[in-house]
Amino acid sequence: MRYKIKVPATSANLGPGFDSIGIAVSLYLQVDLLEKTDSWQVEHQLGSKIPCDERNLMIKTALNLAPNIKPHHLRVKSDIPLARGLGSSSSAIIAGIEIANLLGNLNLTQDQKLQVATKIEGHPDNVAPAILGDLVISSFDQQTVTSIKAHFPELLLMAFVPPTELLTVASRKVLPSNLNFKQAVYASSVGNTLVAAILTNNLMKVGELIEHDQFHEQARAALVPHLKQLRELGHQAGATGTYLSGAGPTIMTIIQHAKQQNFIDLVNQSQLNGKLYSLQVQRTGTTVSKF
Ligand SMILES: Nc1ncnc2c1ncn2[C@@H]1O[C@H](COP(=O)(O)OP(=O)(O)O)[C@@H](O)[C@H]1O
Ligand SMILES: N[C@@H](CCOP(=O)(O)O)C(=O)O
Repeated sequence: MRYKIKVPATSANLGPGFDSIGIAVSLYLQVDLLEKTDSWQVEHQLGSKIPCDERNLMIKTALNLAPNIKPHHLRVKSDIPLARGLGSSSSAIIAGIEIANLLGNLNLTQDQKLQVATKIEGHPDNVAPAILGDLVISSFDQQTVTSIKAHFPELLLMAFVPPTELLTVASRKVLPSNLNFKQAVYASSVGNTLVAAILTNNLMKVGELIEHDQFHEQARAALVPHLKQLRELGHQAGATGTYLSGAGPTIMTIIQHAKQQNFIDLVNQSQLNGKLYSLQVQRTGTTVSKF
């Protein structure tokens, strides 16, 4: 039996929802689980840095969960840019969990997949929407994750992806180790109010609050100097709001369809070096099908 595993990319944080809020977006990792082989073979075009054998993150994850599964041939296609803040590592971890689930007959529930994926990734804001789809808000106490799926408004997502990688581990190293009580209360209140604005479709407030993160964007500013300029271009184009996608360097601008061309023109006229993707929210999460 052959299986196709399809996992969406994700954009985490949405400004103040650091390590908590994320959305699934319309780029995909697709893995075909093919015939049994003598050793693991991962056929991909993701570059020489991504292993083609059991050192691949997908296989490591699968073997960690189901050590006795037999090697197979995998064919991988992915349009998720690596190490750019669009959840490529989460997509690989989830594909690995699905491989273990299929070959090891684990019968994992969605919640079990979510718990395992969060522990491996370390935070739930990418893995939860990648598994469940759409907008997901989560909390994680380092033991158990609680996730709620909700509806993200019908907006376009313009992802500006710079040509250089920024590994999530490197981008987390610049974060402060402490936040004082007053700052923490304010920072979480911005995130809470953002969620209320999203759920009530109050786009004016969504835009204001998504740009008022107090947790991570300032600390990461030197790593992502293009954030400020893209935010200004977003304002000029009449976009809803702009935030640092995940740990960066991708910058996400959420925008109504009617204003999209204004934004594209402004970015094209700027000196910014990167590729602009026009994405949509992916309403369903990971799928596994036979073929
Ligand atoms: N399809 C894949 N197969 C194997 N490893 C992958 C895959 N996608 C991503 N990775 C691993 O995840 C790393 C990027 O993870 P990370 O720094 O968290 O960035 P991102 O924001 O893309 O998740 C890559 O350098 C690679 O090691
Ligand atoms: N909350 C995390 C999200 C990392 O997302 P990624 O797509 O960059 O892996 C963080 O901001 O570090």
